[in-house]
Amino acid sequence: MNLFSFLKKNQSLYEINEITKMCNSGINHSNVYERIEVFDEEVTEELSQNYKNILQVLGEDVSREGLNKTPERVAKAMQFLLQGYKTDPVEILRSAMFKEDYRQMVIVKDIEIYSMCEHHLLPFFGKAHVAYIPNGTITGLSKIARVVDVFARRLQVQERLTSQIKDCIQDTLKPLGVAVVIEAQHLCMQMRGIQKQHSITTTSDFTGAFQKDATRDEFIKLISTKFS
Ligand SMILES: Nc1nc2c(ncn2[C@@H]2O[C@H](COP(=O)(O)OP(=O)(O)OP(=O)(O)O)[C@@H](O)[C@H]2O)c(=O)[nH]1
Ligand SMILES: [Zn+2]
Repeated sequence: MNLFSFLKKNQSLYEINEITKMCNSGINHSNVYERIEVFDEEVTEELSQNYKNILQVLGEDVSREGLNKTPERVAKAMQFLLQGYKTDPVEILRSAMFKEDYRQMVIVKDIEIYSMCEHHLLPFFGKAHVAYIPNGTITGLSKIARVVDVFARRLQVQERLTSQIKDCIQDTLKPLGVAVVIEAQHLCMQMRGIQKQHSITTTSDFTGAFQKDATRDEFIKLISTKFS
């Protein structure tokens, strides 16, 4: 099987990772988790031209050594940072759903997030804590973190990011409840504008059982507990 025969336009990094795993299985296990970055040539070219113009308008000499490859680097960086549009998060969850009669809280906490503020195109970053109470079906733990990544790697506001993760898990797994808390620092509030260096924004969204005080309190207590 030739890996590169699969590398079609618009294929997400997630899909390419999966293909890489398939291609390498039984051939060379040391490369199974190799990450391959593939960028759309036309998009890269067009973005590069635009970033070149931006640098020129900002008064930079784009032909100087340090900058001559910068438009292309930024074009690729932006495609990486916004790759979340190309992956279906429902498909990710569905790829690892298992029948299991466990009806207690499952929490994946401290999932690091890097997202982009849709107002200033500056990063916001921090941690997501996600919990659900299965109703006969569980999902692979890594899939929860993958879903977080897919929504984070888009232009976002923190509130929408929080709710999209919650809705996706609720609608796909149909658990007894979902809880999502995100704590993040916004560079648009630190590097510019109001320039507050230490403010953290917390957003939360809950469904089902987590709307009851006792369940929500247990979740908050568990995500606040530090492992030593
Ligand atoms: N609710 C919310 N607001 C955000 C988020 N990220 C950035 N913002 C805010 O978006 C707002 C945009 O406000 P504007 O007044 O249009 O933009 P601005 O003139 O650059 O505002 P300042 O940042 O106050 O200088 C700012 O208050 C930002 O702090 C987010 O994830 N959620
Ligand atoms: Zn912003």
